[in-house]
Amino acid sequence: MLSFDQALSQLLGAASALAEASSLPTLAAAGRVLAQAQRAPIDAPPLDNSAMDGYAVAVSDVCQVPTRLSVAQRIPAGSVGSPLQPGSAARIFTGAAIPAGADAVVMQELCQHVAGEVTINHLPEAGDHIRRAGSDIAAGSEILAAGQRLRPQDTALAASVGIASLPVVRRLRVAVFFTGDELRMPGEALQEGAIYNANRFLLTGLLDALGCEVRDHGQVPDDLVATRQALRAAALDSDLILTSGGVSVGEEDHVKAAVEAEGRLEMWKIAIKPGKPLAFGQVRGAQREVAFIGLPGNPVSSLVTFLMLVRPFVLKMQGVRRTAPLSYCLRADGEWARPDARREFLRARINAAGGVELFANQGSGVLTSAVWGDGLVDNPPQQAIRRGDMVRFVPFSELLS
Ligand SMILES: Nc1nc2c(c(=O)[nH]1)N[C@H]1C(S)=C(S)[C@@H](COP(=O)(O)OP(=O)(O)OC[C@H]3O[C@@H](n4cnc5c(N)ncnc54)[C@H](O)[C@@H]3O)O[C@H]1N2
Ligand code: MOO
Repeated sequence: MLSFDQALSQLLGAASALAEASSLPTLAAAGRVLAQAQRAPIDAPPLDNSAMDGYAVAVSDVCQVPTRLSVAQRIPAGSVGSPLQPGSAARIFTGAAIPAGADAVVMQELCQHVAGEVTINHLPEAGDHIRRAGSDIAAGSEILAAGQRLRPQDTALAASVGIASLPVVRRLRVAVFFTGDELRMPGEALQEGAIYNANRFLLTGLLDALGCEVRDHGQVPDDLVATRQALRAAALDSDLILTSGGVSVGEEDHVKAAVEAEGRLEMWKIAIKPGKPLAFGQVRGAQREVAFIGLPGNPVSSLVTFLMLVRPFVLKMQGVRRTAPLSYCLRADGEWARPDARREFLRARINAAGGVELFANQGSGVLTSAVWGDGLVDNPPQQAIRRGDMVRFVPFSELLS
């Protein structure tokens, strides 16, 4: 058996980042992977500006309280005032540029403004309520690194320094299909022995959440010719082919034989639970070989192997540099008395006290465990969990982005 780390490093070793990038309007770039680092062309904020609605003053004019100053100008955000004359104040609003000669802003709650004069009831210190030019970003500094998936705050940062378009990596094209004569779509009648194709919803949704272009080839019958045809069709315009089912030791499935006939295949047994069997290979496409990953059919095994192994593979192909998910060390508020010899990924939930509770039925077909849970406890082989032990928790929210 391969360890989880061995399987992951083999997968990552085989994942080469897509080279193609294009330019997108910054407004449309969230969710995409940045192809080149970005530097700020200007300071942010671009000018010293007020953090409050109030009065811009020279501290040297306010040596005692109260002090009365004439209000010589009014500076709303978006306009630039004139230099402050000694003995005067400027009415100023949040975000407006600080006039030359002023070195503090007194918030209006600490002032009284009557007929062209303001009484300052607070002794300001130089710099009060002034946001300095460049205090967030200095012109020329790197603001976004290559290989990061752009979140709304990232595109907002680029926009804040005037970057109108961003170079992004092309989306990964992933073809999926699902083998099994027993698979039906919701809406179809379910004869005895048939099941609904839950994994079609699972895998297309997971790939979509990672920003992939999904080519959904649907169900493929349990037949070698049909499976080979499906593989050839999938390889035509995809970077990765992903399937579920048919990777254990049974004889009914044709995925293994079909991939071997259309390319190369390695069958892995990974020391994790769920998700022990996994197929990894290549299928010959028109111009190049296309990666193939076959996930186990049990829906929770599919989910776990996708999140822990396929996700990093997909991210790396999409040019993402940090593929490991963040995880947290949290207190167990429950027990796991019969640990497995394999490393387990247990469906778990965070309770109101911040502790981790495990779903009672951890069967690999029990999809309700994944719906109930907020994430996975990554439990080492043979390690029993007692109440109060610290466990490693990986939230689904971290794995789905
Ligand atoms: N003798 C052995 N049997 C099994 C072993 C083993 O080592 N020796 N491993 C078990 C483990 S662990 C897993 S995981 C499964 C993997 O099975 P397969 O990948 O071959 O998948 P199938 O046999 O096709 O199906 C398994 C299970 O999942 C359901 N399924 C399949 N496709 C879908 C779908 N699209 N949507 C919803 N559910 C699906 C299917 O009905 C089966 O119940 O093998 C064990 N067996
Ligand atoms: O690996 Mo299987 O996923 O234990 O059920």
